[in-house]
Amino acid sequence: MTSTTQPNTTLATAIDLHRVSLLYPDGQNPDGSPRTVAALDHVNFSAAKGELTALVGESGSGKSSLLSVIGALVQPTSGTVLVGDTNVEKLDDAEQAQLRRDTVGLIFQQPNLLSALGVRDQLLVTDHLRGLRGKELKHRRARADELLDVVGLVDMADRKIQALSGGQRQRVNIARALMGTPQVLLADEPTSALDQSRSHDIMQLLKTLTQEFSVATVVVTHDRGLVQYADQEVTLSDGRVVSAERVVPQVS
Ligand SMILES: Nc1ncnc2c1ncn2[C@@H]1O[C@H](COP(=O)(O)OP(=O)(O)OP(=O)(O)O)[C@@H](O)[C@H]1O
Repeated sequence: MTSTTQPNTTLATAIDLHRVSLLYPDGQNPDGSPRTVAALDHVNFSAAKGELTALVGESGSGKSSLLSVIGALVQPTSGTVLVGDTNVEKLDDAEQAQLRRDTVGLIFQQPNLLSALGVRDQLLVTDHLRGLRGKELKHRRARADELLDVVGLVDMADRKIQALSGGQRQRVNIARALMGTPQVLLADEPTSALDQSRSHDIMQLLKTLTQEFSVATVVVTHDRGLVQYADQEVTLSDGRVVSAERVVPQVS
């Protein structure tokens, strides 16, 4: 069964994919013709601002590929991809890079932080990459501290990264992804390096930030116990969306 996701229609859609396919070369057929593997096969997917989507599925089902397409890291072979108000396929390389910097926040499995920098500077370095310098950059200190406060780390702003736990590093990673005021937050297994309790803390934080900053957040997870933090659950299998369901909030 192929189904489209149904985000809460009272909220603005921030991600909308229509019949997106992504083919990779996969050697040759016996007759010598090129063979391809469909990482994504006519995927329809949408996500609303202020909502968290859990993306689940077996290994190799296409979860990372879907994040890569939404984040304009990879161009789909066919189909349309809208991120914010932007039709990604119409962008040239420079415009795609700008979309990645300004519209999308990326959170990886292992926080890829720069060990030589302190916590606040991890956030400010993203502004440096956006081209901000001097006074402009100084003004952004307040934004960095505001975000560090939101993720509970403002007291550690001057610490070196080595002095932080895995969970704290992931919080820095999340704060950094929000520096550019993104419309979309993409997280590929953000809790895989954390224990159960810290994984739940990080998911709760992502849920809170999703609402507070009104971003459309998509989180890839293998952990079924973390789906409870999502508004919708989308399951991939062999590059296809096989189910897309609203998540019923748990009564506590
Ligand atoms: N760069 C690539 N070149 C060729 N094939 C690829 C490439 N990236 C992914 N694939 C293939 O596309 C399919 C989907 O891969 P993808 O990494 O998106 O799955 P996944 O669900 O994220 O898996 P996992 O949970 O193991 O990370 C797989 O069959 C994979 O082998």
